[in-house]
Amino acid sequence: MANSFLGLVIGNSRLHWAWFVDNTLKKAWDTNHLTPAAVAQLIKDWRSNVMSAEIFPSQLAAQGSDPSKLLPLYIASVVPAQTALWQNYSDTTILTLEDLPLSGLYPTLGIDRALAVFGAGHRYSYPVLVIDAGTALTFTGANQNLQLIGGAILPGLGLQLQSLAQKTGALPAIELPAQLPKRWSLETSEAIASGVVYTVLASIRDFIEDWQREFPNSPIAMTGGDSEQLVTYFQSQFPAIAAQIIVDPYLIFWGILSVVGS
Ligand SMILES: Nc1ncnc2c1ncn2[C@@H]1O[C@H](COP(=O)(O)OP(=O)(O)O)[C@@H](O)[C@H]1O
Ligand SMILES: CC(C)(COP(=O)(O)O)[C@@H](O)C(=O)NCCC(=O)O
Ligand SMILES: [K+]
Repeated sequence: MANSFLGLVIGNSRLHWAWFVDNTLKKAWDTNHLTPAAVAQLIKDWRSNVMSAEIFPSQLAAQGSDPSKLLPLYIASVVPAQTALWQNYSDTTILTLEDLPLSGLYPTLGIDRALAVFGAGHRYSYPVLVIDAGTALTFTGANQNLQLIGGAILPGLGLQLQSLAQKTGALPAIELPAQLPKRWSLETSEAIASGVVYTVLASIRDFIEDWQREFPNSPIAMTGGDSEQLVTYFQSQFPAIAAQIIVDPYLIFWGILSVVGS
């Protein structure tokens, strides 16, 4: 059993880090993706027992790692080009679908989805539905036999907004509004917000209702960078659904802990 280790989840927008000590999650934080040069420097520093304060929280940077051994690093990545940068770090383990005790997985399933559904089932209960509102918005469900039932993938909220701005001549890039926008808008920015937000809320509700027809008592867990914002919208639009959603930013880390910890 590794008594202290790092988890690194490489998503399509950013890196999600966690520091585990004695089978608990001590700290979690996010950074941007790193350049090849930055990763090489990080590994070099790490070997001389220096943990860059730019990447690591002060607690960990100040402590450094045990000089006698490097902190093991467990990586779960859905971005192969970023994974490749870490291959020079000797104490790296890349987590794969084979590390998970789930059945019914298909070979190209994202490891982030598999770990999140495993983490959620382990922490809450099976059957379980996970909604990950990240770069992509994904639904991933597993039954009481730890069998993958399946799921769905669509562009995440940020990606929907970006693609409209990038692929049209007249639509501006907008941020998600803090509160539910007006549905019938007389203004472009708000019309975009309305279209994206109300459509995503209706879709999520539909997926949840469909899941609950088969698995009525299943917990519904939501994670990912847009999860809190989405639940805020749900509270205004569909409060009964909002009340059933568990927001947990750490689902993937619970998955890593169940796989790696003892
Ligand atoms: N500081 C941030 N940097 C980037 N995205 C953020 C940030 N805070 C919230 N987000 C939202 O999180 C979404 C990305 O979710 P995240 O779970 O970080 O992605 P991934 O795991 O795919 O890298 C974006 O669509 C964006 O709207
Ligand atoms: C669907 C995803 C792009 C989600 O990535 P994320 O938004 O978390 O960065 C990722 O899980 C992935 O590349 N999956 C492979 C295809 C699949 O899960 O079927
Ligand atoms: K994600």
